[in-house]
Amino acid sequence: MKRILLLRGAELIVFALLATIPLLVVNPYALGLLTLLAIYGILLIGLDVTVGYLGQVNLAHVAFLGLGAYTAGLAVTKLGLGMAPALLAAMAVGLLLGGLLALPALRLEGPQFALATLSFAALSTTALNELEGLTGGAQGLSLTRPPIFGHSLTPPLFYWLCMALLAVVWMLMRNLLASQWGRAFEALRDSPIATDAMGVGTYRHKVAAFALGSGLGGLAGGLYAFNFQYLQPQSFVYDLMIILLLGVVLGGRKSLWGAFVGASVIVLLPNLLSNRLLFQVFSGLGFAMALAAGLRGLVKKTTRPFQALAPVAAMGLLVVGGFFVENTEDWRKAIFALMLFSVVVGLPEGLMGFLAIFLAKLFRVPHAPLPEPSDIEAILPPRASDGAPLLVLEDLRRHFGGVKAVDGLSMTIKSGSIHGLIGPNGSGKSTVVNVISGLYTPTAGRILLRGMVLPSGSLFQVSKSGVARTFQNLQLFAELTALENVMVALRGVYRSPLPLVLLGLARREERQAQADALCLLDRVGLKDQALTRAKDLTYGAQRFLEVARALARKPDLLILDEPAAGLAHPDVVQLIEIIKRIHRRGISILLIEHHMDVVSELCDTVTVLDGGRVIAEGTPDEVKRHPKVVEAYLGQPPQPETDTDTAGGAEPLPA
Ligand SMILES: Nc1ncnc2c1ncn2[C@@H]1O[C@H](COP(=O)(O)OP(=O)(O)OP(=O)(O)O)[C@@H](O)[C@H]1O
Repeated sequence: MKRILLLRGAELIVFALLATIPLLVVNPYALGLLTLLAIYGILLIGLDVTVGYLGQVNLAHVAFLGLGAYTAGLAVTKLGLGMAPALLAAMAVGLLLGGLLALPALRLEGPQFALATLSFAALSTTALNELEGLTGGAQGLSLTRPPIFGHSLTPPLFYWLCMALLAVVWMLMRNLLASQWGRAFEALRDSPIATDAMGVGTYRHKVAAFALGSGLGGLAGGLYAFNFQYLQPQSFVYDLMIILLLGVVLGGRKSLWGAFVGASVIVLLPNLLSNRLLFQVFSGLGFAMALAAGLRGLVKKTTRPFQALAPVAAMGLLVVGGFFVENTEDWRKAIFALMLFSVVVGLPEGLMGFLAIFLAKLFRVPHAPLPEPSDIEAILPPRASDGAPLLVLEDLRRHFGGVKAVDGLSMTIKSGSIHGLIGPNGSGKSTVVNVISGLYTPTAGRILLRGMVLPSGSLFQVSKSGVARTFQNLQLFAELTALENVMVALRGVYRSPLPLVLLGLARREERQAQADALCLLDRVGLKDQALTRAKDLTYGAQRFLEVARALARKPDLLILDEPAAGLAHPDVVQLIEIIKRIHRRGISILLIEHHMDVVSELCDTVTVLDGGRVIAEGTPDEVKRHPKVVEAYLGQPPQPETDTDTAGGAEPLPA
């Protein structure tokens, strides 16, 4: 509570101070800078959605600023619209074009995505230049700020309008990003596969995030047009894009305050470059900061030498350059590049990320208290297990070119059972799991869940049908806390429509989600680490967290893909206890496992695969003695005197 009050208090004070500025400051230049701060604030909050939350290098944002600016400009000059509809049109164009660009572009990853957005930015500048009849091309487009309710907007009034819009965007985005939407954006940055497997539509959320960010870019563009009242296509090119990226990264990603700080830096940059003394002071300060942070990191052994020294070298270059370069403005691109490099390497959390940690320590700000965990009876009411067929695989095949990873597999998992799936390395177990869970499309065959054909080739659809899974190679949402990892996957809790979420009226269901997630964390022994980021948990705890997250889907069938892989003995013992607990709730489990002691202790039935086919099925004791199983594991037919423990085969059949 204290933390929230502090944050809300800080926001209130800053916006109240900003609102009083026109009453105190009469200098039009300073007011102009502050107006730009509000506009860039909105712009960077939008950019942060894709760069910070989605983790994508988005180079198209500058284009949305330009398109929004021209939309508003043309709406006023050609259509005679007022300011409010012109701003709405600018935002709508950003939303629409952002959504359209996202549809193909977000199927791409990493550099391909960056190139797609770069192409879009180049295309829109060319279009603005070449559509001379409409935009005035390189000659530019002049406009006058239309009045609102008959009042012409003086600079202070326009400033207040921009600040008011920044405050509204701030509040709405704060609510949205703290909700399931924000968690979903972050989850799909860390693991798109797991996001889909947890029933959160990856594609839908990516498109929504991109459209939303672009819509804010469009709105900022509209304000930009009314601020400068003159537009030229060359204002919206790569130079500005680099500065915007610098603003987001320097301010701090995934932070509204970061966007605000970044916007302040962007606004001050021209002054910084045109005033040599200011530049020298600023680069000197940057150098001192980089040196102090680097030395501290090296002494405390929290940073690698390159991470500590590279920013010092880059900032040192800026300091030296400040003395020798004739005109710093001629060197602006190089200066931005050096600054961006220093921040990316030396201060990956940005100024606000760094400050937030520092302030939290200084003021000992406690985290908002968590609710009491929900009752497990309410989240996972015990289910009757009637032993009827739950999941049926019929002649399932999955071929990769000539490799028949799964080759005519038929098996039945009964409701309420723990069904083991074992086999030597490369026998097709993971492929079976990936086909059932929708990661792979089967080459042939059918999968039935409770008699209904299970959707194929879609992790998202399969998850919605009641099948949840963990991953052999962990797929956690590394940057999210343990609690948030489970909250992302929770089924049946988030019902509020988007407008309520934006207005902050969905807090009750957030608390409910926290309570439910805590209960599930408690089931796997992680309640006390609820607020630890997944990447900071021990390996064993990470494996248990994946189980809790899959449980949050409240599945009919839980697929555990080698959950004991890499675990120490005490963790294996704990894992067995966790699986038994889950089973007692009546949840059916498909367990893929190499540890035969785990399989023996837990499974009712075991299917053994080799070469993508079933070679044996029965109780753990039966399959262990089965000649074909012994042969598959040992690589030779069983000899009466042979000890089936470890002797030179493909893989031991563990005790
Ligand atoms: N994406 C893929 N492309 C090509 N071949 C694949 C692919 N995935 C699996 N295979 C091949 O299919 C066969 C079965 O692999 P799979 O990973 O399913 O076996 P596994 O029983 O899970 O093995 P392990 O116990 O080592 O995880 C192997 O020959 C493997 O090389």
